[in-house]
Amino acid sequence: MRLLVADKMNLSALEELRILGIEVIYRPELTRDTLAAALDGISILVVRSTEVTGAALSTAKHLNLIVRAGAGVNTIDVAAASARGIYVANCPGKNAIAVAELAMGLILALDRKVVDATTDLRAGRWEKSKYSSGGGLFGRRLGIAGLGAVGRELLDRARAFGLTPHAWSRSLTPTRAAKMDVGFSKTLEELAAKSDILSIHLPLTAHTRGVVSRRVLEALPDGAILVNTSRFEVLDYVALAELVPRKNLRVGLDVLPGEPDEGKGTIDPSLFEQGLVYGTPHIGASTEQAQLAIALETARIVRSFLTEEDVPNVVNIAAASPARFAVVIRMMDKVGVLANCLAVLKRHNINVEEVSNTVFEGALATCTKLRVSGRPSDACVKEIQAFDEVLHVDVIGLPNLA
Ligand SMILES: NC(=O)c1ccc[n+]([C@@H]2O[C@H](COP(=O)([O-])OP(=O)(O)OC[C@H]3O[C@@H](n4cnc5c(N)ncnc54)[C@H](O)[C@@H]3O)[C@@H](O)[C@H]2O)c1
Ligand SMILES: O=C(O)CC[C@@H](O)C(=O)O
Repeated sequence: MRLLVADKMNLSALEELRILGIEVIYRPELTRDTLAAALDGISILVVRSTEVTGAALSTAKHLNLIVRAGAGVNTIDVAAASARGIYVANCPGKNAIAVAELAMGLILALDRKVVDATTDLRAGRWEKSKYSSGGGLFGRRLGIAGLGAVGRELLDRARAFGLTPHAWSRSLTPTRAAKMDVGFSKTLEELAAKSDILSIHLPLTAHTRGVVSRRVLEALPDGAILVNTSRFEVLDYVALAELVPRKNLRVGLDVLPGEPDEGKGTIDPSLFEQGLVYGTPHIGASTEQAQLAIALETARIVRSFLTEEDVPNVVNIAAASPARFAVVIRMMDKVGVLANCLAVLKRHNINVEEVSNTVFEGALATCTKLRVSGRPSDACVKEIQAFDEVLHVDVIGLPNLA
């Protein structure tokens, strides 16, 4: 079985997969446009930022599993993968500390204008009075948009700096916020209005695209610090470019429109000329520690896929299958018995949605649970029961969880 790593990655943790008969192919130079041609004969694909399009997936006949060696899965056409029965898994939380550290670094750098001061020093200019006006962080209000893995790591670090945290997040309630000792905001606009510093940690989804809108940016106090280390698409960069000088915003960005698909390239620098705007080239996850944690998690996912029933961190399994009934069949552990039962269900036009099979000690008998779409008729059940090797058949109605 062949595993393709289509991004720069720490490979040490993947070495052990060779014991399981996996051939690891390392092609960090692959891009969105060259990936499709490289997928021939590949069963497992590991990517960081390389985009996986529906078009690439349509030619990937052997592909069973895509591992996003990171948090966000927005770079993968998950719907296209689901339509072809391909697992998509990610590594949630494994790079969260690294991103929170960068967010904190950008906040500190913006408050003290560290980048500008360094630029002056590099040019031999000593400008002590120019850089002696940092506001200080202690007691300032920090707004966290998206209180997931990164947001929570930032929260821990923010407390150490004496910041007062507030948050807005999908499943955050006033009770939960109170338990976490975090101020609660009902809307993102409300959070922005009470943020001396606003840090964005939302995933890119249909609901969050453009959510940090002009209105939200307008709601920020003048002179506020805004940090985005999540995805550029969640933030209105056009409005931001206008509002930075007007509201004296101080901005730290790790994610930008037009990020090159490869490790090296060019970008429109105009936003960085609007005022105090600092940036990094999407390196939030790029610490040695985080990349090792990501590689270990990737190896764990692949190992589970190969040797266990459940695959960890899969993001595209149906929350509830269309199954409405379970057919529980105890049978002898012999060749063809299950196939015979399935043939009967097929003849009665019953679609099998999920299957599990348990073998008992001694390997004489098994219990097979088939989750099916329609109720099998009495005639169908009788036919299954009639096989000599079938010990018992039950039909159970399932709760409608859809
Ligand atoms: N710069 C980088 O290198 C880097 C690294 C890791 C993650 N990221 C980005 O940061 C994002 C956040 O990472 P994470 O690990 O904290 O993810 P996460 O899934 O743990 O947290 C996301 C949080 O956002 C909340 N959320 C989701 N949809 C929402 C909505 N519609 N409205 C309000 N809240 C919503 C979730 O409830 C969750 O609390 C990732 O999805 C990824 O895009 C960037
Ligand atoms: O791997 C990277 O360089 C970026 C990963 C990051 O965007 C993520 O979503 O985890």
